[in-house]
Amino acid sequence: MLTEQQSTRATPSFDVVPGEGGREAIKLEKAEVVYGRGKRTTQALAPTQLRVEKGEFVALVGPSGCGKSTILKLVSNLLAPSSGHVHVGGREVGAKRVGVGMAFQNPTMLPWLSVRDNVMLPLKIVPPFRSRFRKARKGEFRDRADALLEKVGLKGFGDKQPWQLSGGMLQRASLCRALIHEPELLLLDEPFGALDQFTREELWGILQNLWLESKPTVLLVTHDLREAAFLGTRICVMSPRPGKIIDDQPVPMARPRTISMTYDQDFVRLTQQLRELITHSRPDVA
Ligand SMILES: Nc1ncnc2c1ncn2[C@@H]1O[C@H](COP(=O)(O)OP(=O)(O)OP(=O)(O)O)[C@@H](O)[C@H]1O
Repeated sequence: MLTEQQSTRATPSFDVVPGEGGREAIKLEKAEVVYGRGKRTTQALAPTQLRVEKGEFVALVGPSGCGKSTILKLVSNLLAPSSGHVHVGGREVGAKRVGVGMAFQNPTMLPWLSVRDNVMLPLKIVPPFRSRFRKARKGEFRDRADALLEKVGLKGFGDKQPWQLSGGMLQRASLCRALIHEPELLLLDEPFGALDQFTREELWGILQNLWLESKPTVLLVTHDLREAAFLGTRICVMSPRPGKIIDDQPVPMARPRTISMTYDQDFVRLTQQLRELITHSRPDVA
């Protein structure tokens, strides 16, 4: 749902043109991850290089088990690299306060809270919102939550309980929860993986709009190559485990992108090329 590397966002900078000398948001420097100890070890990530500028939307794709989620764990400081370095916001991860929002395939909500209170949860936890929350600023935060819920098509659903919402509606609420504290960094791990195609495509559009509004830095893990190309400013392709980034390319399509654009020749060519890269990097496929 949310992690906070020490506390609040530093002064955000959303005015950076991706890839044009903006300030660094994420850097992996020969970051390697080996799970387990002794003889029972799994090298999940080979020494990996990655640099993401502030305001970029990077989609991470690759075969199952190649270490995509492991990269998100490194960046969110849930996991330390076995060797190498991970920098977030220009400093070693954890050394600087960076606001982070997260959403996963399973949008877990606290069942005893209303949808609105679930969305507002980060504001209760994350400084500086936490102290303002206590100082009777709840009304202001309620308005903020309701405005976000409206943007994702959930106007009027704030008072419902999570069990009264469909899977797609819960994922919309989960996006609101990830963004309510205006994080600098948004980490998304297959957020639409469990949804039907129509709902998924609708949510791509919603996420694109939310990103265009404030341009947080986004790292999206997905198996869906159309999703990667629709949303990403850049796509990084990983090799099979132990994974590392074997291809890194910008997505040149204009914004706002539409679903019909995903059937254009250039777009189809891009997704086919990604598919081939992933397929041919698999040792078990000829
Ligand atoms: N806590 C852990 N202990 C041991 N091995 C782990 C642990 N977490 C992940 N792994 C292994 O590390 C490898 C990479 O896992 P990771 O979840 O990062 O892959 P992924 O690319 O996100 O996979 P998928 O696309 O299937 O979700 C996998 O082989 C996985 O089994």
